Amino acid sequence: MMGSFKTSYVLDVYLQLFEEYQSTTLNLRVLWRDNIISMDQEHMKFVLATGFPKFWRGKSQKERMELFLGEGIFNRDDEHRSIARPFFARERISDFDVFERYSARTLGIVSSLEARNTACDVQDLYGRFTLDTASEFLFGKNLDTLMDGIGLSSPIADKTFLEHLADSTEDTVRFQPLDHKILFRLSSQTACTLTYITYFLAIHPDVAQKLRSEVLEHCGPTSPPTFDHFRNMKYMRAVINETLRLFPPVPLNVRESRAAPCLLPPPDRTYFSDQRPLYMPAKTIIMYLPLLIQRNPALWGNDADEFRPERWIDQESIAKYVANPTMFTPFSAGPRICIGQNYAYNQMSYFLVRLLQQFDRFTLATEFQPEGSHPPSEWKGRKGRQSFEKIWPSAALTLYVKGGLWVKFHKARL
Ligand code: HEM
Repeated sequence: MMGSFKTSYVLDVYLQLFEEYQSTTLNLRVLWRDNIISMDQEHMKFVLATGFPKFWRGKSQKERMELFLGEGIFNRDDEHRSIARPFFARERISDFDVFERYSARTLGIVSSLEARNTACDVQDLYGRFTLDTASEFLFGKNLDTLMDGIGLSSPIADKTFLEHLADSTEDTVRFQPLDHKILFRLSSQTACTLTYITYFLAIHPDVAQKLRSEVLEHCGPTSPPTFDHFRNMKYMRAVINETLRLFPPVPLNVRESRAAPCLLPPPDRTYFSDQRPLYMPAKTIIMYLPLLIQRNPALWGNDADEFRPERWIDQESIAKYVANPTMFTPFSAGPRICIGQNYAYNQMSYFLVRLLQQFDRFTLATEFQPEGSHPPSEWKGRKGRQSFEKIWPSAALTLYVKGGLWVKFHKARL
């Protein structure tokens, strides 16, 4: 399994197992320990929402993540949200000055690369954009990662973004008592989504055109967008949601049952197999997989693997989602649902408006992709998105593109 993970399409190893056993929840029993994996929407809903008190992040997960996430909000089970919540009040997240400043810097870098006809690794660039914005928003201090220009136009960066982050965060810890690790989540997931949106705009120029028309219709060619603009920009929201559906930045997650065993409800109807509830042992890890749930044809239809923003506009498909909201959980669900959701939508929409006011075409520059990061040729003959994916999506804590996403931007001629 470990070997196949290295060469397979993201989470495909698990999908193969679910298909082989025709079951959406399985016990892998790795090394003599119960180890449950699930792509079952009903089971995930139970773990996160309806059966919430029966689960927690758990000891083993906490130990594993302690070095990286520390004692912060992402790694705690107690009620810690109240400290962070005021930071995401509506007035704060609708103050777009910060977004404007860093969008302008980011697009300045893009423009200078475009003038030289050079490609840009947008995964790296957006990581800096979201990190600088977030550090100013939360701590009032900019980490200035956009200014040093590391690794932007060269595939051989002298220092990676994460190394830089590691250098900078020690300082951040000192100057504010608020959970500084929030920065990682806040920036990396928004950056991940913007990266995949740019990927889709590049491979679906018709979507880029349609989105740009909406931007120009509502905001004109130069004016900064407002909160009211976003409310009316239905296609913008559809493009963001469709990207979050196919590439949720948190593609898998883990919970642990508490001291008592419990029953998982009957499985969803993906395989129409056994409809009995399942026994969930005590103190056992369950890994759930939003990426597979959000691409499950039994929930989303036969075009589940296709990027089709219209599914967020068609009344019929919306009705399906409204009746069953946990089929789409990029921000999780239940009491520990993401508190930065609206901030993220605002930041992404803001940036995309500013981007599309200036640029109208995006092309993948796969020749810049480092060796070993092109999608393997054997994916071509397989089922699902891997047969046509142009990049190599990979999952660590969050989803990313192996080797970065190399793109050339093309200025719109007004
Ligand atoms: C597209 C962007 C984002 C996505 C997809 C996302 C997704 C998620 C997910 C899946 C969780 C649940 C994690 C778990 O329970 O283990 C979460 C939690 C959280 N998110 Fe986000 N997030 C995004 C952006 C943000 C931003 C911008 C912020 C802050 C401004 C933020 C702050 C938080 C916090 C504080 C939690 C922890 C809530 C708790 O455990 O009670 N997120 N997010």
